[in-house]
Amino acid sequence: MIEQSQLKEDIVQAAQNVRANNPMAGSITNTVTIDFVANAQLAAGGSAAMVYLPDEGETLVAAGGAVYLNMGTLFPVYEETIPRTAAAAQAAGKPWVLDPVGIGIGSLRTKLLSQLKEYKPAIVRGNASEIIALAGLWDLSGSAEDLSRARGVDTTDTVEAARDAAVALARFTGGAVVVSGKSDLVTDGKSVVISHGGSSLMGKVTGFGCSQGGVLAVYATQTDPFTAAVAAVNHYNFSGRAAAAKAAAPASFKAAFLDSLYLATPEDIANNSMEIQEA
Ligand SMILES: Nc1ncnc2c1ncn2[C@@H]1O[C@H](COP(=O)(O)OP(=O)(O)OP(=O)(O)O)[C@@H](O)[C@H]1O
Ligand SMILES: Cc1ncsc1CCO
Ligand SMILES: [Mg+2]
Repeated sequence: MIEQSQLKEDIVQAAQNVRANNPMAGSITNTVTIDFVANAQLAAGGSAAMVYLPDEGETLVAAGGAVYLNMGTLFPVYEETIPRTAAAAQAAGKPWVLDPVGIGIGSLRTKLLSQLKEYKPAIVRGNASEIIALAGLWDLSGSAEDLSRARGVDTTDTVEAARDAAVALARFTGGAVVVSGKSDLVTDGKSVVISHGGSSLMGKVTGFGCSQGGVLAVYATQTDPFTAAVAAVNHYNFSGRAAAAKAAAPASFKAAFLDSLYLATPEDIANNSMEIQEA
């Protein structure tokens, strides 16, 4: 289990490096929230590029330090783009982040998510229902029936209910897993960090989860997957809380949140309230 003081030091370093290096993390992500993903990546200190086509996914892997794959709104071309991009990242030894949005909705989504098991994402990020469903689909915990629990893209489970699934996924990938919710859970299969903060208004605007995936990829260009995951999650929780002090309704909250992401210091991010537990 990692020491809190060590983890905080690593987070400060990662956040400083993101701001100093302006790292690029390309995305293949859904059309609902694509603008929010790119703007959150920029506000956090990174650089964004969004593509749809197979060869362009491969090009972004070569050009960037990490890549983000989000299954939110699938198009037929993704049948080629998504596995080719994940394979390119694995072959290049570059981290990639998976958000299995809407897992269980359709057959292409299930087929792609099944295929992606072999390319081992450095970070998996989802809400509790998505993490439980993915661990079931990959035969790591629960059962394949967990897939049919999907209702859409919003969670129907608590973060705590997804703890075993998250730990099992992290032990399988050797990377990190983030379960988002009221408090967020981050694990590398050895430690579990519970990060507090944020605001209930984050559930009233679509794309807070999707954009967190893009920011996770930005951090993953600069440090190991677990440090990257805790840093990005703390950055979100700090900024969500700061934004809620300035805005009380969804649209103004979203704008205040992007400002807070931009203004948060490495120390603000590292000092966000968190607990470390044994996995
Ligand atoms: N009630 C809440 N209190 C505090 N933070 C919250 C709350 N609900 C969501 N969040 C925060 O919002 C962010 C997104 O989490 P959420 O679980 O809503 O993702 P999601 O369902 O995948 O979102 P989307 O699919 O709309 O992108 C995380 O940073 C999480 O901590
Ligand atoms: C609402 C929605 N539908 C497909 S993707 C998406 C964004 C949040 O996951
Ligand atoms: Mg989501």
